[in-house]
Amino acid sequence: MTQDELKDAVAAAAIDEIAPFLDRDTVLGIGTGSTANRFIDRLAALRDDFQGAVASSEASAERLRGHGIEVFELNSVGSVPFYIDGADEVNAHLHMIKGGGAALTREKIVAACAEKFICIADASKRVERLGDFPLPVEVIPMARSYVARELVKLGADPVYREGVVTDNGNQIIDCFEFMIDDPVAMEARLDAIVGVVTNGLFAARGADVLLLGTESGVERHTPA
Ligand SMILES: O=C(CO)[C@H](O)[C@H](O)COP(=O)(O)O
Repeated sequence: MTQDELKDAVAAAAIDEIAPFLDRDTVLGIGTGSTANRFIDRLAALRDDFQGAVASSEASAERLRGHGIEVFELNSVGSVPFYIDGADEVNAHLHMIKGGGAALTREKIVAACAEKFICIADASKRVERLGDFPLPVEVIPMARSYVARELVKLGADPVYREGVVTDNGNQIIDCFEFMIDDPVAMEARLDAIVGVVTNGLFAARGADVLLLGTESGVERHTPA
């Protein structure tokens, strides 16, 4: 199977996972990226079965609206039963690296509000140790050089993602050569650097369910 077919398979599995729980009051949290896009496209068929969605990016909001799905401001929503999103890497504890699409801050906010985080990913995203994928860090623009120097002190090789401005008007630094032994501790440590808005480690609040697309079918995992 191709990677796109695996992404399609996990998008379909996520629909099966949430469909029994939808009602006219349900507002879903929706992530960003190519896997999340496949989920959005499948969600269109269920649009009359739930109220709408909160999106983690302008791109996802536009795609949802394109399918006739109402998009709500997070501040106007009481509860978010499910957040469905992809990942760049995920380990056995369902800690993740996210932010390859630069949407990490809004993704982390919507995930924090959700009762259940369902991660949808093809098998290439499953790793033993996080860090082969360069860890994204969203920074306030004037703090970029300072934050980069602090990241070097932590052992990373920080590279400015040129030309990328996040939906929040900030910039992204990607941390190369930065293998992570303790994702929960490192997430907190990076957040403590002045000028960091968010880092792409989703460990303190990891996923609750991983739907992993493999050659032999979609596997359903919970945190080890
Ligand atoms: O965190 C993300 C965007 O900020 C995405 O979930 C992550 O980059 C995975 O993307 P894809 O589904 O395209 O592989």
